Amino acid sequence: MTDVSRPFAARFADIADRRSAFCFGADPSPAVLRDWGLPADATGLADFVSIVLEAVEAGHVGLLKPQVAFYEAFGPAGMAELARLIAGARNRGLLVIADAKRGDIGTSSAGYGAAWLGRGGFDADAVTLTAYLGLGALSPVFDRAADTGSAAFVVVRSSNPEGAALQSALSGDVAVADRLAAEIEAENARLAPGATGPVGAVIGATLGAEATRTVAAMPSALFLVPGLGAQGGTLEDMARIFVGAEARVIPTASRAILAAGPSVADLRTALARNAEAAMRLRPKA
Ligand SMILES: O=c1ccn([C@@H]2O[C@H](COP(=O)(O)O)[C@@H](O)[C@H]2O)c(=O)[nH]1
Repeated sequence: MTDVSRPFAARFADIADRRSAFCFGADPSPAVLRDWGLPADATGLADFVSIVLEAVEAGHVGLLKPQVAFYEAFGPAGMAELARLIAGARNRGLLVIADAKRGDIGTSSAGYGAAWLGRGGFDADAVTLTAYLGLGALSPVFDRAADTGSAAFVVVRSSNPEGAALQSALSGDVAVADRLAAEIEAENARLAPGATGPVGAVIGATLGAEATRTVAAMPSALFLVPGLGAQGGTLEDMARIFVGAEARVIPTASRAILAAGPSVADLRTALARNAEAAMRLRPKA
């Protein structure tokens, strides 16, 4: 079981050095369940979860990121399987990032913090958030993350093509994404002065030079990086975008790994390959 008495950034650095910074995206989409020969219902989802837990048992990867939508789609039974996956992965020493993309006014954000971080809810190590209601409205989740050795990753520049117009639009004289970056820095300075803080950023691996600028504006943040593999992003793209920030990068892929399933041996091979590639990007400890 992972030790939550230390900040998420320290726990991440440990696991990234001991295993890998690579984060396995456990996304049981209807297409994946079909390709794995599993029924598109809660029993198929339960088999998916068991296979994923067996695959990560080998200890190649340090983090797991279930996309909550694919579990929610099966209602209460799906959420029970998500809880089983989170507990099982944490028991095997992985850090779990619940990709839930929550975000609301402050009072409701506090509810999301309690639901996902610390003990008593789904008990993940980190959660993803969107900031359309303003970054300040998410501060109850950031406080909860700081108090529980957890993290919150705010979408700043997403990997999908639809995100760019909104995220690059001007807010005053800066892009919305760059305003978010400045506000994330301010939150980390408040919660963890001089350290890598509990507020991270989601930045896609599919982006161009604008992402490099946004990354450089967040020296206190960890970066969750989707968009590898199925969406076209490569490790070379990552090396370009995250220059100087390599030790704070969490590369993640879902379909590119899950395509190797349902064979546990083949999943482990795919995980080992990606874990090794992520190790090459990470500066030596
Ligand atoms: O900007 C973003 C933010 C989140 N995601 C999520 O990551 C995975 C990507 O799946 P792949 O199969 O590796 O493409 C998925 O859960 C998305 O919801 C993202 O892709 N981009």
